[in-house]
Amino acid sequence: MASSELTPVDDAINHLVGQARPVARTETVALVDSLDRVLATDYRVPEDVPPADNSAVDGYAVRARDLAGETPLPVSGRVAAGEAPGALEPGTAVRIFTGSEIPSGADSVIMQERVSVSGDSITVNAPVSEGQNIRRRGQDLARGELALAAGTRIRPQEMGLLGSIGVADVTVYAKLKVAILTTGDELVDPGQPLGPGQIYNSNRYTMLGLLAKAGCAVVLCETLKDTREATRSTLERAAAEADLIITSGGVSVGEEDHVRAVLEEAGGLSLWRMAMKPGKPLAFGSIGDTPVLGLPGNPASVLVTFLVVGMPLIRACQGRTAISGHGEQMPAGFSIEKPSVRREYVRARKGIGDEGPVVHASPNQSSGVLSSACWADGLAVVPENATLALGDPVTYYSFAELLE
Ligand SMILES: Nc1nc2c(c(=O)[nH]1)N[C@H]1C(S)=C(S)[C@@H](COP(=O)(O)OP(=O)(O)OC[C@H]3O[C@@H](n4cnc5c(N)ncnc54)[C@H](O)[C@@H]3O)O[C@H]1N2
Ligand code: MOO
Repeated sequence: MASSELTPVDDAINHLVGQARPVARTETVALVDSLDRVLATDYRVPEDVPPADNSAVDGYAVRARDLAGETPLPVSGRVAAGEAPGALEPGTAVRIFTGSEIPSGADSVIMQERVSVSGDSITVNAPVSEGQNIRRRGQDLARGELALAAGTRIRPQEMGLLGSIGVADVTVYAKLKVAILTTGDELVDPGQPLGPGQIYNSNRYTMLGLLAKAGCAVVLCETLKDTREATRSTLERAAAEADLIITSGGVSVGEEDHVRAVLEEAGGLSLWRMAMKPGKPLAFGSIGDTPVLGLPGNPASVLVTFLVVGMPLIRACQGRTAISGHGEQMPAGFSIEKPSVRREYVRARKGIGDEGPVVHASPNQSSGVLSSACWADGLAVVPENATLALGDPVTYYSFAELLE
């Protein structure tokens, strides 16, 4: 696949995901620590949820057919939530609360607002239909069914669902170990003075932030010297420690661009150059068994290629089954007059125009400009070989969705 042709973005993503091997290590974590981890096993439902029919409201449990006339019903008992109920005596009502188990013999619950209380009796002021206000046993999850499948990333609602089936310890994939290597002799760490020809290393921090959000463990974070030997030896060291190596810079055509060259020499370059803007020179390969994703060095290219191409690879390596989002269709609040063979990912922001929601483009789409990504809340996609007029539909992906 590493030809001089530009690989279409979707083909590149499919290639990377196809090469990915899910992390083989698993571990058990307490439910409380399971947020954002990935389930390594299926979870089935051991008992119905809820385990018994229970009341949806505060009120009175009755037998619907006892309410044919307007006769008051005596209140014969009371069930608080958490108590085991007795049986309902026919011709009576039982005081009941939201979440209380339904006494056997009762088939309906009347909200207390629909009832007049007089002494120890109630008169019902509204029609009652059998089954009303009863939440059925197993209505959320039925015993034996699949609650959550292996490969699911645990969001707050999945944490709650695991809790609802009584799971206290969760089997998850180990965090993906990632090495970050930035390249370039011009790079200086923030906090140091800048000398002539130098710039601050920003990509390292963009990548650290992205990997933290993606739930990865960064096991190595270094800046490479611009030599073939330093690049090779550091890549080899990183390959021994990490499940995935992500580099920035050094993948273009200059003689100082060593990352792609080392991958090629090692026989592991399987993709180079995509029909994507920004991000054309992206490289992918491996050192030994460890995949290496070589992002272009321009700061906005790092962010965009990581989100669009890197995240599907990371999800697959994390053992996740949901690999890509769908975005949403929105009217463009910008136009593109000159078609490009590269699919363009425009730094964009949702807004409200005269006709409703619209997606605006940042005025400066240079791949060296990161401030436009801070202005943006997502990316809008201009397809290959296409122009775009104001109001045309574009697919918009929020940064939140791209990082899910
Ligand atoms: N003759 C050609 N030149 C270039 C081409 C091309 O096709 N032919 N492609 C251009 C495109 S598009 C991109 S993108 C860049 C990618 O080049 P590299 O990935 O080799 O990246 P570098 O040259 O190392 O750096 C590019 C740019 O980014 C700055 N940079 C790099 N690392 C960092 C960092 N950690 N923090 C902040 N800034 C960083 C670096 O100083 C450069 O300005 O190639 C074009 N050239
Ligand atoms: O492909 Mo480069 O990332 O356009 O600037």
